[in-house]
Amino acid sequence: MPTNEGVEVQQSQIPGAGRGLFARIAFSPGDTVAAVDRPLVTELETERMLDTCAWCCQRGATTDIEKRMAASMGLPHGFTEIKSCTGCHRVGYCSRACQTKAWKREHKYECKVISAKEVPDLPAGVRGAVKILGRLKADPDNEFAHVRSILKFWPVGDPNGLNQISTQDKKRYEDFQFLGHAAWLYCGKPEIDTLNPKSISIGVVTNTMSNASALSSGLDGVPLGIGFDPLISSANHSCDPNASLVFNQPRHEIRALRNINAGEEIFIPYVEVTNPFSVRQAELKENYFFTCQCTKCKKGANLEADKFLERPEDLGNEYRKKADRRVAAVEAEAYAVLENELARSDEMKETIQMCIGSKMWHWTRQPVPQLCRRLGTLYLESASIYPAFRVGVKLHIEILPALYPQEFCQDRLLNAWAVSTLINVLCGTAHEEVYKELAQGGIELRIIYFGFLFYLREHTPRMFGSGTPFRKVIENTYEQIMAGVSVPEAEIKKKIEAAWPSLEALAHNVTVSSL
Ligand SMILES: C[S@@+](CC[C@H](N)C(=O)[O-])C[C@H]1O[C@@H](n2cnc3c(N)ncnc32)[C@H](O)[C@@H]1O
Repeated sequence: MPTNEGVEVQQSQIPGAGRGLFARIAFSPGDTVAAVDRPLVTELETERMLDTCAWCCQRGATTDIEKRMAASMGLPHGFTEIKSCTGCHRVGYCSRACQTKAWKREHKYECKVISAKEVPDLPAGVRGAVKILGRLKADPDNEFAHVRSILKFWPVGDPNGLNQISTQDKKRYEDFQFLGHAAWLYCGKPEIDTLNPKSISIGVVTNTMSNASALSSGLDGVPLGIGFDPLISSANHSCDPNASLVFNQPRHEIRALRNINAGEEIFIPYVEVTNPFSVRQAELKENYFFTCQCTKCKKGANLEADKFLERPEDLGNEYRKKADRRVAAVEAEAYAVLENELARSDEMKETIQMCIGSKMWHWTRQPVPQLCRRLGTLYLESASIYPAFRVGVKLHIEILPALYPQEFCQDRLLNAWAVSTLINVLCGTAHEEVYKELAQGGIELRIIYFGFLFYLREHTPRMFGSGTPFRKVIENTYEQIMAGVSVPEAEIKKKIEAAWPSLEALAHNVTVSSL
């Protein structure tokens, strides 16, 4: 059980931002600042309810093909079996131990409610509220403290918060009211001494749904659900964060990204912070209903993330207005494609070509990096392994180091892991041609694979810690691979050093036309 003595909740240093999380002691990069074994509210997305453990959030493969594919890549869901609850058949667990813990703490309050055929799949916030109300009814004296800690959060905790939501987004405001009401009805309109369960239900739904963090698996980035915990969620957002939120299925950890002094406020990113000013502000407003007042946003649209290769502001007045409009149009179109879940790889590619081809974007200006990441995933989904590998290498060598200075940043590790699994596939007999062609250019993929594996082994502990699902997969892979290798590690490292410049050359040669 983590003690969390190194942090405390105090008034934030950002005016109007309410409370924030503060360091009581100094932290170094990679240190765990605060952690909870499992957030107070952890809810799976509806699509994940039958293939993911409702307690520890480990995902299992549902089809044999997916199982075999995941197992061949060493991914845990290739080995995880999810068995559904025999009471409701709506949620599942990976083990008896998880099922027992879930039942004791919360599932006993929702099992009957969700088992009824006429009850549709309820949204995550509603399921969370059903369990909270069940717990509250069973043990009001102890559980009210939990409820109070949820209701303290903005927007419900702030006297003007709800007005602000209803003015900004009436539809979302009404949805929260409706869903909170629904949770209360599904629970059978519980009555609890001196408390008002209906308004508690609305408050819980509103606050969890507007403050929760999105949970995804570190190993394959699959969205799993939402998490909300009063301690972890006390950390405010900054577009220049000094810490990062890590989800170690199901543990939540805040880890330092740089040195943090005692007394300093801890800030984590709620959204992608490498986006330009206007995109960050719009995302925070839309999803979290606030105007970001962090130190980076206070400087306005004047930082690296907002700059173009050829700056419209350098043009003469006569051209500037036109250029500004065109840049805005290209940017809007690029983000629209990025956000379109149905976009295909050719659209993704064309959009990157449009940005870079305009000569105003560089590879490290958003949304190009995010488009590259999506393009890599789309290539992988269509089994275009070599193109996915090339994009992954471009990201690893050129793009991500420019965006995230620390080697141990989640995005860099996740991409390195994805590339290493692609190399593994490329080393198989089905890709002999590619293997040979690359070897002729000095890129011996088996050696490069070790480069990625050693990189991951060296840097994961500072972001994911040891003994975590991500770390375990890397350690297991390392042990299996090294068991079959007779060459000393130091010698492999020398070979990696010799092969790396060719990989860097490949990254630089990935141009828009060769994507
Ligand atoms: C998850 S809560 C954090 C805890 C919150 N400060 C509280 O007192 O309950 C998120 C809310 O904190 C405030 N907040 C967080 N980061 C902020 C920032 N960078 N600028 C302004 N307000 C911020 C917003 O009101 C936001 O809705």
